[in-house]
Amino acid sequence: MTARIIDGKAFAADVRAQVAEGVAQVAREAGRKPGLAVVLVGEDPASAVYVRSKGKATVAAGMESIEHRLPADTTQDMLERLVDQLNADPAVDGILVQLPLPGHLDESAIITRIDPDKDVDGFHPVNAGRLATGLPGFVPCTPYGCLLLLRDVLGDLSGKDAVVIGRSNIVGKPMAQLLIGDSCTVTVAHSRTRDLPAVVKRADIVVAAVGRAKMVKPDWIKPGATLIDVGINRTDEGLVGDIDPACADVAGAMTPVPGGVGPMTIAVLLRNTLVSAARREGITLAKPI
Ligand SMILES: Nc1nc2c(c(=O)[nH]1)N[C@@H](CN(C=O)c1ccc(C(=O)N[C@@H](CCC(=O)O)C(=O)O)cc1)CN2
Repeated sequence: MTARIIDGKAFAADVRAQVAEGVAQVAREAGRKPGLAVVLVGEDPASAVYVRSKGKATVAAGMESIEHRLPADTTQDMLERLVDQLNADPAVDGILVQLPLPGHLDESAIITRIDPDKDVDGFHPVNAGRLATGLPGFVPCTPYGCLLLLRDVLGDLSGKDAVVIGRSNIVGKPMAQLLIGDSCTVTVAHSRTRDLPAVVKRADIVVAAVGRAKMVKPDWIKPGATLIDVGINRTDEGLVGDIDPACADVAGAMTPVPGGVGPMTIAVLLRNTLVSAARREGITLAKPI
């Protein structure tokens, strides 16, 4: 079997076009554009690229982009004061602090400082709790992007066996919650999991988010399974995912790296910002995304 390669770039472009339609509706009805504030601390090159892409995509969708670039020696107090200011700003519908933060800053305290109703990253513990209990809230962008791709490829996910490899707060745990929400039978595997190949072999759906280049091997894969690769590993061979591309010989469908899950992250961020603006203005979107 040769897997269908899932074109995340094209799917993300479609989501962004739908967001632009929603943004136009909000602008018409509220008389203002939705606003996304992005905060970058320090000079991490990859983070700078992601923040630039977010700014461009925000403007392309018709929204207001507010960027704050702070030096690497920014203190906890300075950053918290900026978050407070953005929380209070009526023109700001979404706040995102680009991660990772420099080591001297307390990431968890900063995330918790963001107003949960402007937390378009979905990282605030209140939004994690809302997701876990099935209440409306913001869902982290990368896992929600994975879910949209899975629904597009497989349709109804109910009853599927899903294995999520990785238990981070940002990807693994919310991914598991989303799959449970779509009635999958979910296993979360991690560094202490015994016989990982055998666990993966049972799965109809595999989501790999561990940050280890090409860790998932073809002989681990159930024939026809759908594979979602969240890994972005910079190696001598270039950018590679957590799933060995040779798995395409066994899988039914899989995401490439690059061009799979990555582009969905920014598309869902725009979607979350639109949803926030619509909620804050009491607008029902004509076409919910
Ligand atoms: N506050 C946040 N910080 C970080 C997040 C996040 O969702 N919120 N996620 C990642 C970085 N990230 C967005 O911020 C991101 C990562 C990757 C991509 C992407 O499109 N990747 C491309 C490859 C691009 C490359 O060459 O590096 C792909 O996979 O095709 C977009 C956004 C960590 N921080």
